[in-house]
Amino acid sequence: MKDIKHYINGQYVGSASGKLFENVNPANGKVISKVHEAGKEEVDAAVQAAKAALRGPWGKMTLEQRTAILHKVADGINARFDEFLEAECLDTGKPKSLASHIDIPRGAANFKVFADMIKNVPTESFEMPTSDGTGALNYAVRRPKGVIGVISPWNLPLLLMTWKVGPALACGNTVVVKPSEETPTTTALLGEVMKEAGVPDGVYNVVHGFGGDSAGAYLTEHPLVDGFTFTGETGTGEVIMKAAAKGIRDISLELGGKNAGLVFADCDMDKAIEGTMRSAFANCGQVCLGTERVYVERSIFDEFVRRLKEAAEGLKIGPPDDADANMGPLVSLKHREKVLSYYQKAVDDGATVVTGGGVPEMPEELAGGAWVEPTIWTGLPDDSAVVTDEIFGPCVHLCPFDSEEEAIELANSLPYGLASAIWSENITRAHRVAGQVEAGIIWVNSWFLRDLRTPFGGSKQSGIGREGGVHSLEFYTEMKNICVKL
Ligand SMILES: NC(=O)C1=CN([C@@H]2O[C@H](COP(=O)(O)OP(=O)(O)OC[C@H]3O[C@@H](n4cnc5c(N)ncnc54)[C@H](O)[C@@H]3O)[C@@H](O)[C@H]2O)C=CC1
Ligand SMILES: O=C(O)/C=C/C=C(\O)C(=O)O
Repeated sequence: MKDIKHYINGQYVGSASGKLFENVNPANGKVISKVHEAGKEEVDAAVQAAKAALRGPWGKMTLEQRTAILHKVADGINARFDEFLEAECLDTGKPKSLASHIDIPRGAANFKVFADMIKNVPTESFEMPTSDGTGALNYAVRRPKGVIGVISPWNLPLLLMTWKVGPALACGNTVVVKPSEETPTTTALLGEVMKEAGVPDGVYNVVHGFGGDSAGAYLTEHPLVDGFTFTGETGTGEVIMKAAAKGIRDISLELGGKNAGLVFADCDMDKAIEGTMRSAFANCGQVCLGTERVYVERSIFDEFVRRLKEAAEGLKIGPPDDADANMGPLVSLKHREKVLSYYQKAVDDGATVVTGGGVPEMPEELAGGAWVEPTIWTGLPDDSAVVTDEIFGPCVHLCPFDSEEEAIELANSLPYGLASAIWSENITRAHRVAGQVEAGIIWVNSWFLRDLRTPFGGSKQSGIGREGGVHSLEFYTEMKNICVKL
């Protein structure tokens, strides 16, 4: 069986402790590989390598040389597209039809987009008068922040890791990545692509392991890391923020959500159903931008419930290789326990289960997988944990509303503020509502339509900072103002 090693200073290395953990295929419960768990020693070696690489060839390259290499990284991912696809789908169980359209292409695009952006985004300059009349010129330059600790989740492993590593490297930083323990493979494989593309040793490092008392914590506690970027649960974000406070290190946090969909009676119903289907069930509901609570104007509520039920029941659950499947398993049996506990809680809290609510029957060879049914509820009180907590499963609660004001109030009623989807053909209303919903990302008549130049991140407890476009450059660089007396 394959073992997955750390990638430190351009070499694949095992753990000195010899500690390994199992990487399980969530579609059938079988062990795919054994993964080395990093101790403090490996994390320190990775951080030291990253620090040294800042002063090596990487730090001396011109912008043109560096960005040309990042284009080669993108080309390298595309050249090994099928290998990445296979690895991502084995780790996550997601349909190949999904990963081949989203995860892997975005993995490559994240390098190209930021390589091009860093070359094209200007910095500011100001001329100023001085008392002797000669004046002075201020101009700003960008410099890399240093060593960036990247802690990434399991739901879109390659996409979300490269969303951080792409801009970090484009800006001239070096990175130590700690991928989720659930999905280590594509992050490991990227080391080979980095090498082939000519990325100098020590620029891209990977350490595997868990969060607390393991590689994640060792990385955030390491004093030589200059900044952290993290996507995951709000509670974990708090822990990372505390660790980063020591030494005043910068953070970019993209955290949990409990995003609201708002469906107005003047929507295009076909589009609203199609979009809500995706926002509730895509990637088996494991997308932080997903809408687990959808408020529908009362006059169309019954029709919406009926049509969403029909659509959900038309989903084909199956393993990655099933070309007809549009829903895979959850990432693990442990995560399924969490999701099923909410399915039970919904019933306990008096929900009407419109569809789903359990575990589907699967063929014998898949019976050990983390399968769940896509689930729709109605009738829950606003304070049910099912309506207030991020479940991160293929489920949605539908609730009627009577006025625009009420819809906005419901959308804003939780401490999260990541994303929202508004469905209305009245574009004036859509603008008005979008302006008032407290979230970092609002879609009108769409969902997960991504332009990588736009600010991306959450408000309230859904995060700190924005990445995407120039905002990534802001986080991954230090701006330095140079004032020249003329
Ligand atoms: N994209 C998102 O917004 C994601 C949200 N989640 C939410 O989080 C819940 C729990 O899932 P987890 O995998 O446990 O999420 P998590 O937020 O704990 O894990 C994400 C990453 O953080 C690392 N990590 C955990 N504790 C850490 C620590 N103390 N120091 C440094 N790194 C640490 C993990 O090893 C993993 O790489 C899910 O049920 C879901 O609600 C999970 C994954 C992705
Ligand atoms: O498109 C992106 O950059 C990110 C999409 C999804 C997430 O951030 C997430 O599910 O965590």
